[in-house]
Amino acid sequence: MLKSISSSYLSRCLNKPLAKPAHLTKYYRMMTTAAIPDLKDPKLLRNSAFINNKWVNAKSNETFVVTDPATGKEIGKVPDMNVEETKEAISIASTAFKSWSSKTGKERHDIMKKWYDLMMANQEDLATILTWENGKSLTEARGEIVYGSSFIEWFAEEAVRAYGAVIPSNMPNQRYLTIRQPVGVVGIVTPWNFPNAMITRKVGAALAAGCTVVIKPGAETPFSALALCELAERAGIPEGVINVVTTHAHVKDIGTELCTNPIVKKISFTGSTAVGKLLMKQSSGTMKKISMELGGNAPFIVFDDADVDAAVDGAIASKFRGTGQTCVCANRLYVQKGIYPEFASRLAEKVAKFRIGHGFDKETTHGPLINEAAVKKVTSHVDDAVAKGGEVLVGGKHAGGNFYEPTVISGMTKEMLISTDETFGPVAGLFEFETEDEVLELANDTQFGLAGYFFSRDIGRIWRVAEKLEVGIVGANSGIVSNCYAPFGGVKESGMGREGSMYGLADYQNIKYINMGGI
Ligand SMILES: NC(=O)c1ccc[n+]([C@@H]2O[C@H](COP(=O)([O-])OP(=O)(O)OC[C@H]3O[C@@H](n4cnc5c(N)ncnc54)[C@H](O)[C@@H]3O)[C@@H](O)[C@H]2O)c1
Ligand SMILES: O=CCCC(=O)O
Repeated sequence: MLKSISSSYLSRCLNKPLAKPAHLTKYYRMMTTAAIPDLKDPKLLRNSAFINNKWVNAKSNETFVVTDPATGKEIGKVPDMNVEETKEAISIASTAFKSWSSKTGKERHDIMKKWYDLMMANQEDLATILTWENGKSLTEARGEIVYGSSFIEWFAEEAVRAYGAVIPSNMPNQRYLTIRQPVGVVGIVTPWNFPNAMITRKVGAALAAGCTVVIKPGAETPFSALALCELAERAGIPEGVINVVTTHAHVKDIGTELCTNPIVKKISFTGSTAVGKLLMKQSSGTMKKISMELGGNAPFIVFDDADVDAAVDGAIASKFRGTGQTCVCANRLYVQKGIYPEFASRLAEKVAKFRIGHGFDKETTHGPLINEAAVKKVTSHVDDAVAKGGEVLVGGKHAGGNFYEPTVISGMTKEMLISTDETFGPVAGLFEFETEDEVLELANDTQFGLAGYFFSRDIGRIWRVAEKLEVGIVGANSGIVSNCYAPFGGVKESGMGREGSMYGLADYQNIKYINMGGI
C-alpha cells in the first residue's frame, strides 16, 4: 500500500479547507425538538403480539419497552412472549397451513395484492412508525415502505407462476413430472435495520408459495412488524397464516424453539453471521431448509478510469444508507492511486454537508445509530484506525446519545479493524491501491461475500472484476443494488439462499418428482 495523502493536500485539491462542519454540533436541538407526527390511522400502532389473527399479551404479562433511538424516550411496551406461546403459534400456523396451501396461486395472489395496496395506502403511517423505532430519516423510511411493499406485490405475482416440469422419459411406459409444493411452517427471524422490508422479503415469498409463518422481529423494532399484521388482517389474510411473537428477554429460547420444533420446516434468518451459524446448527437436528442473509464486509473499488462524480455518489449511497447500518453497505473503500486525492476530497466535501438529527426533522439527512453498543463499535473502529495512522478528513467523533458524526478516514491499511470487521456505521475508510490484481486480492481477503462494488469505464475490466469478486451481489458503476426484481443473497459466510427475484419463491418450495407408470 502507498503512503496516504495528507488533509492539507486534499485541501489544496479542493482549494478550500476541509474544516469540520459546525452544523454537526446542532443535532441536540433537532433531537429534542422533533415532534412525532400524528398517525392518520392510530390503530396501526399495535402493542400486542399477533397470533391466529388475534392481538394477544404474554400469559406472564411480561412486557418490554421499545425506545426512540434518537431521544432514548419510550415509544411503548410490547409483550415479552415465551417458548410456550411460540409453540402455540407454531401449532396454529401448522393448522392454517392446511387451508392456505390448498388455495390456488390466484387466490393467494388476490389477498396478497390487497395487502400490498393497503401498505401503499398507509405508506406515511408505516414510515412514521419505522422512523420512530429505527431512527432512519422519514425520507428513507418512506423509501423502505415502497421497497418492502414491492416484495408483497412481486411475490403475489409469482404465486401464479409456480411451474413444474415434464421431463422426457427414457421408459416407454413411464412419464416423469415435477410439481412444486410449499415447505410448510416457516420460522422467520429478522433484524431491526429494515423493520419492514426484511419481513416482507421473506413473508412475501413464503405466503406466495403456500407456507404459513411465525415471525420473531428485532426487539428494537416490533411496531413495524405489528403494523404489517394489522394491514394483513384487513386484507383478508386468514387466521394463523401470519403470526408474530415479540420478545426481548426470551430471544435465545424462542430462537431455539423455532429451530428445533419438528413442525417448523424452514428457518429464514437475516442478521449477524454469528447468530446465523447458531441457528443453522440448531436447525440441523430436524434437517430444516435454511435461508441465511448474514453480515457483509463489502469492498467498494474506484479505478483511475472511473467517472468520479458517479463514484462519489455511489459511495455515498452505498456507504451511508441507513447511517451505514445495512448489510450491503460499503465497508472498505479502495481507491486507485491516480484518482485518490480527487475522490477523497470530493467525498469528504459531500459528507461534510450531511445533517444528523432526529429522523422526523426535515433537515435530517442521517439519523442515529440503533443503540449504545453500535456507537461503541463505531467509536472503536475509528479510534483503532486513527491509532494506526489513519487521518480523519471529516467527522470522527461521537456526537452524543446514539449519534455519530458521518466520517471519512484516509490512509487506511489492512492492519486496521475496519478491513476485517463490518463497522455497521457511518464511517468511510479509504484504502489506496495501485493495480487491479492487488485490489482484487484485498477485496476478496475476507470470509464475507455479500455485496461488492466497483467503478470503472473500461468494459474489459468491468467483466473481469465482476466475475472475480467473491460476492453474491455486484454493483458495477452502481451504489444501490437492492430491489425486488433481482436476487439478493451472499456467498461464503454471508449466507445462503436468494431472496426476491425469480429465484426467491423456490427457497420456500420443495420439488416433488412424480413417476407415472403403467402408460
Ligand atoms: N444479509 C442480509 O440480508 C442482512 C440484512 C440485514 C442485516 N444483516 C446483518 O445483521 C447484522 C446486524 O443486525 P443485528 O445486530 O440485529 O443482528 P443479530 O444477529 O444480533 O440479530 C438479528 C435477529 O436475530 C435475533 N437473535 C439474536 N440472537 C439470537 C439467538 N441466539 N437466537 C435467535 N435469534 C437471535 C435478534 O433478536 C434479531 O431478531 C449485521 O451483521 C448485518 O450485516 C444482514
Ligand atoms: O441490511 C440488509 C438489507 C439491505 C437491502 O435489502 O438492501
